Amino acid sequence: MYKYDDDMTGTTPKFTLPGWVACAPFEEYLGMHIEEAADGRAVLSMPFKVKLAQGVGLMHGGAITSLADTAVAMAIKSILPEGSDFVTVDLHLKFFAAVREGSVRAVARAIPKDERKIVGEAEIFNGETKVAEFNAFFIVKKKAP
Ligand SMILES: CC(C)(COP(=O)(O)OP(=O)(O)OC[C@H]1O[C@@H](n2cnc3c(N)ncnc32)[C@H](O)[C@@H]1OP(=O)(O)O)[C@@H](O)C(=O)NCCC(=O)NCCSC(=O)Cc1ccccc1
Repeated sequence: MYKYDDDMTGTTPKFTLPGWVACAPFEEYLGMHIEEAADGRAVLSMPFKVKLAQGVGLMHGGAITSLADTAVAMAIKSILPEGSDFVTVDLHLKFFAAVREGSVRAVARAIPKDERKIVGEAEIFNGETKVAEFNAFFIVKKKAP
């Protein structure tokens, strides 16, 4: 469990990930769970709790987007060397159905384009219902000289 309210001012993280393929503080706070991450594919789940609700009681679109982005990030981690530094630079998500209950599940895959560019795709399900489709572009940061 992270100390969520500790101040993050500065350039050095005030926390340590428990492993290379592990949830970061924000991801853990949202309640994400990594079910699998291997060979460029990852499956993550996130139960609907009150903290994920928007104003009329649906699961917040930002929470769903975060799950999809994180699922792709875990798929990428499964194919990059431990300690690689990469970031999302572009993302797009289509919502097909509202989430009112249950748990959402993102099924993601990473498609490397070259040594610094990776395309990510994810489908998000609530039970058997596909609620969203996500695609994104990731860049592996240059190593400091
Ligand atoms: C480092 C870099 C991505 C690139 O800078 P530099 O190294 O100086 O390199 P340069 O600018 O030369 O670009 C290289 C190549 O990339 C291309 N390209 C660049 N941008 C775009 C674009 N938008 N769209 C398309 N392409 C783009 C650019 O055209 C160039 O292509 P070229 O080689 O000419 O064919 C910088 O823009 C940055 O930090 N952005 C903020 C990212 C950030 O904070 N994200 C949020 C936090 S991450 C998160 O939350 C998720 C997560 C969770 C867990 C784990 C992981 C992830």
